[in-house]
Amino acid sequence: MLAKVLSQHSVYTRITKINPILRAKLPFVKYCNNINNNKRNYGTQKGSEFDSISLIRNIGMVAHVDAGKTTTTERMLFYSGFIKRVGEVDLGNTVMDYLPAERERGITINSAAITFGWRNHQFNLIDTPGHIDFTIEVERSIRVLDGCVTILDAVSGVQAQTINVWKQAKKYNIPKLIFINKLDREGASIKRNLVEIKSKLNATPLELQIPVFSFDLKGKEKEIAGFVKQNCGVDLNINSNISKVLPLFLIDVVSMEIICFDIQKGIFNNSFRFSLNSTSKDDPTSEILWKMAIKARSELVESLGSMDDAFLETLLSEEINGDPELVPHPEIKAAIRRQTISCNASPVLFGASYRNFGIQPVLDSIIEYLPSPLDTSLPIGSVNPSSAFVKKKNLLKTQSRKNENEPKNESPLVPDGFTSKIPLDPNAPVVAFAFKVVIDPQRGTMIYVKVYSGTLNAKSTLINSTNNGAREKVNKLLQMYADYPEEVNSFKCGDIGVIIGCKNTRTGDTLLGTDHKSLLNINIKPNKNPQSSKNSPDIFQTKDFLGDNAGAEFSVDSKKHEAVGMYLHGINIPPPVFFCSIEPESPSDEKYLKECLASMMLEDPSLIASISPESGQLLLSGMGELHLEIVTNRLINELKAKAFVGKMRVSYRETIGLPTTVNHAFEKTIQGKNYKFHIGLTVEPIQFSEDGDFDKSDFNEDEVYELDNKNYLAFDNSLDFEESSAQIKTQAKSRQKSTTSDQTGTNIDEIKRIIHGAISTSIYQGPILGFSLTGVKIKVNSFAHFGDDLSSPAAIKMASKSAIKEAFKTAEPLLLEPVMKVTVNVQPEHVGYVMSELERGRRATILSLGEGESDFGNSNHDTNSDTNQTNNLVGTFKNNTFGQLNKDIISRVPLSSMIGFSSVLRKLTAGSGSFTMAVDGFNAVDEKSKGKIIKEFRGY
Ligand SMILES: Nc1nc2c(ncn2[C@@H]2O[C@H](COP(=O)(O)OP(=O)(O)OP(=O)(O)O)[C@@H](O)[C@H]2O)c(=O)[nH]1
Repeated sequence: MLAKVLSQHSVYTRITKINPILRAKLPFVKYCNNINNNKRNYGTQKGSEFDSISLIRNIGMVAHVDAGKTTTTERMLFYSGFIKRVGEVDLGNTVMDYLPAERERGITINSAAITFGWRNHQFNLIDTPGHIDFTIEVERSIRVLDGCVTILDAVSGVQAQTINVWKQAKKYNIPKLIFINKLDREGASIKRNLVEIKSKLNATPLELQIPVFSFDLKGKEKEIAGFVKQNCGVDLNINSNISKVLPLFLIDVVSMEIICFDIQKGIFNNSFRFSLNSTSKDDPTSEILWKMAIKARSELVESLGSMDDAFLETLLSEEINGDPELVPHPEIKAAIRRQTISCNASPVLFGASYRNFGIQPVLDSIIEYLPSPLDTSLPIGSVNPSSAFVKKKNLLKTQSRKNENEPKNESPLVPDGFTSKIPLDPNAPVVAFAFKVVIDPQRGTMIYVKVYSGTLNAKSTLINSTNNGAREKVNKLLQMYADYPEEVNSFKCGDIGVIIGCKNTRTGDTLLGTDHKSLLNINIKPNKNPQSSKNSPDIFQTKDFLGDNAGAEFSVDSKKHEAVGMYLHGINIPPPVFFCSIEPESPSDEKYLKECLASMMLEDPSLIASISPESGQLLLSGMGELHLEIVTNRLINELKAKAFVGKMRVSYRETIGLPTTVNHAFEKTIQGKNYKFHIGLTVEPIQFSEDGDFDKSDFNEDEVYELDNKNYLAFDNSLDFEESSAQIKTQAKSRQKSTTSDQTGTNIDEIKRIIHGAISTSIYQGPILGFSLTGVKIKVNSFAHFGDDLSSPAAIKMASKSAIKEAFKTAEPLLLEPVMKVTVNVQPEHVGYVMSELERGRRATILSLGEGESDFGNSNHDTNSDTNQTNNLVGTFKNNTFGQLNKDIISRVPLSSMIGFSSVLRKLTAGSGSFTMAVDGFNAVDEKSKGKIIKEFRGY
């Protein structure tokens, strides 16, 4: 049923195989072949494999909502020759925003990947959403990118979500270009943007261009227009309305060229360059431009000299002697590239995508300054301490130590896993990372991967090292052009593409070639960050929700990571903050609803469906109101699931206030057999510092596992399970026959595994209202067996759950509410109303009132301040916008108070205000509010 509905719906009506007739009809396919031909021409000769990798650019478009990411991408596709006509976000016909919900709302929801060519380079570009509710899309894209283009709206400057995505990129050391877009809008301010790049992003901007406005030309506009026309044939049309707000052209201060854009004609390649240097001597009108360019070049050169030693040496050489005019531009470019790739600085470019202005230099700069996969550091793989390989190594080491009569109480030999360096080599074993899953009705499950090492071939077999070593058959490989796939034979290291055929892979999994063992012999070394290598699987809820009918795709095994070798770290998924109940219209609709939800969860790991332990209701949790609104709309309108959607509610958390130890006695008769255990447990709250860290020294003695939501599970080192050995060993052996799990598993490991599994699910059901727990350390102190039988994992699981329940009950459970950092952007005259609404009506604590720049008398850039006084345009700016710059009100507000804020803000600001919010932590709810919340949820 699900497949049928999916296939009927236009979103999912993907073209199964692009046939030649269809190809001709698609707006872009004419150019697809060229790219692939380009790609395949490189690397066919021996020794040139690395040359072809150096021609790849894996880049992302990231920014605050509406900065112009999709509009810019659309132009990039057009100028690269990939599409024949430019689509517009506002008309709902762009290549990248292909989902109906995206086209309807004019926003990006899904991060779409596309491959196209520019100057013989292969661009794998991902256009990411700017809305914070879809932050997981940014997170998983950034994870596989080598560089990104951060887009700023020239009027709004550095906005809240831009700061968030910048931080995300910084976390993974991703070099960043900055494109200041929308220079055609009144109120655009280059100065303000540059100030904010430094102050809000803490970055060093390198201005590579000067946008030259009509008012910069000291009344010589006509002469300069003639001069441009004579040199490159472009008519600047200085009398048109648009040239009053849009820059006339750009000066490239690196190459000292003028770059013009024929925005009137909108022709295939509308950019024209000519050298300022060659014309400046003959033409007196170009003197102004020359001066502007040299001033900016001096600043650029000075800035580079201060951070790049090699460049400083060139600059101070005898021939150049510090003169910015004399520095050859390849030297400047090389220094910019070095500093960009090492994330010390970010080149800044200017334009107005909507006006087709400034796009080609962005494409050129991606090639010039952003890294190829060869220039980026590869992720470090973690090696599982329980993998057979490491165990063997461990054993050898133990034997050798025993021979040397070393003390018995030695520290564990491989306590924390190992790390292994991944080679960027097309001939090495395959290491690929699954960063996205899409369920396609015709192709099945599409796994988007980045290949870090080796060459991934169609029809090969892979091992999913994150998911218990499951073997995956690669049926097909697809290169994606947004919604359109094209089949290819292989992906080389550095490539991004889609695998068809995987059955047990989800977002965040690592796929290895079958020859992966040799990876463990290279550069293997102890992991410096022990806790992080023990990430517990994050999918228990899926299993819980689907029950035992989950099927292979949802099988949960706490032995995850224990089977084979090396894995890359998964993707961080922020905790959900909103949820709503969803009920099938009738019992017969339940199965289909659950199927739909299961597919949607596979595609979107930030969506969680669970069953309320209190009410038995089906709950849907997500990243925000918009996220859940889009999910439920899709569920009902596109997938035709018949369901009632309940009220949007805040997703609380639970924790404990008091360290508590219990010795829990469990006794139960199951199918005639008596099971009797005593489980000793300590639960204690973990104190986190402001940056989310905590003192890990406590954990040193124990075997520790990181669970979800900042909870930890520890097994006491002296834990003794001898009593259980024989029966559990049998149990463990029989399991090994049917799985590919660790062959050297012991009875102790087996019991720990069962307890681990039980506790991992228990943390999702807090004692107050059944919300997930956070900040709790659970330590298993003892485990004793008295009954007839110890062979039932189900009984051990029940006993563990019952023990944890008892411990939580007495440990002063607390209810935590999410507190958001809210940035409201409003016009100055609305500040008072909005602050009062926040403080009085919504329990907000105001943190700051961001002062917009009030004095922009220096126009859009400060190189030519005296021109402004005589210019009409500046006057227009002053009247309309300079006194009107928006203010940012930054506050902390409990999320429950933010429900419905958007409509109130709309009323208070006549539709001009906007806001963003992100989780800033959780605060304990006082007793009075706790009572209210409990009543609201339980209804009594
Ligand atoms: N005036 C002007 N408007 C622009 C320019 N670039 C984009 N826009 C408009 O800005 C709006 C948002 O553009 P998008 O390209 O969807 O922005 P986005 O960053 O992709 O948005 P999300 O993906 O939803 O975060 C659209 O109405 C565009 O037409 C520009 O250079 N000038």
